[in-house]
Amino acid sequence: MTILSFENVNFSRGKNKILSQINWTVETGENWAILGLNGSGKSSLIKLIMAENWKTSGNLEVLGTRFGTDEIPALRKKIAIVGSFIAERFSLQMRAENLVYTGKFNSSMLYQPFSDAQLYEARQFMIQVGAGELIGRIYGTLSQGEKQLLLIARSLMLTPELLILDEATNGLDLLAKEKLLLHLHQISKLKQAPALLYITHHPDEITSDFDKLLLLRAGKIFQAGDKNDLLTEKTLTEFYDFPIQVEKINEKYFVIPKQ
Ligand SMILES: Nc1ncnc2c1ncn2[C@@H]1O[C@H](COP(=O)(O)OP(=O)(O)OP(=O)(O)O)[C@@H](O)[C@H]1O
Repeated sequence: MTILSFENVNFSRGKNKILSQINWTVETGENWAILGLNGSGKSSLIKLIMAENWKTSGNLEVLGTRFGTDEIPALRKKIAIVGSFIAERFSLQMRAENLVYTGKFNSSMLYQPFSDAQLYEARQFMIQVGAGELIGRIYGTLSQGEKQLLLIARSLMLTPELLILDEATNGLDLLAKEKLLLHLHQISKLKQAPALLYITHHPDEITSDFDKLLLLRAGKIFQAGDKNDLLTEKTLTEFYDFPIQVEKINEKYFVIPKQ
């Protein structure tokens, strides 16, 4: 099945052309990482997928839903996202496990009454991602890294078909970051594993679970394809328009700007 299909997609705001001529396909079984400098259009791309933004022209299909024809709320229920874009939507007064439980409905609030027993699953996921100590805590009092952990637990509540991680390791310490990457590895091995989209500024986080890479520059696809073909000094030097050194250590790529 095709997870994402972008055909000549453009997205503008006023006179500002934010994404131009995006042609990109994600098939089942592929996990993609996305690299791009600040302002290159990564979040805008994600918002198109989530139907938060509306393409200006072109054809976009997400999980079989063609935009403009099919039901958007049903589509959103199949997509989980971890990132600041969603983190800002929750009430700061919300209890940690209640926030995780909202993942079941993929909304930022709980509209229906629920019992304490129903929060059991939410608490289990918190424990699973190493956030057990946060049970009972109030969202607004948590550190940035703790908030990210809650969002990761939340994304597991609903079995998504597409899991988007938008700079998900922001604010996580060294060990918490490794733990998150390990979780992703476990998720990628599930029988009903969602397709993963991993947006990052740090190539060393693009683990062996990600075989594909999209390089986005100034709203355009610079290159898209097999990660191992693109994470080279030649391609990255052209991409960043700056001399780049690439070191591969234990299957991790370290990208270092040359002085
Ligand atoms: N609603 C909007 N109106 C006008 N310009 C916008 C709007 N949303 C985004 N932009 C512009 O589009 C460009 C791409 O923004 P976007 O947030 O998608 O980049 P990004 O790659 O996610 O950046 P970062 O790495 O800094 O998060 C930026 O120049 C931004 O200022």
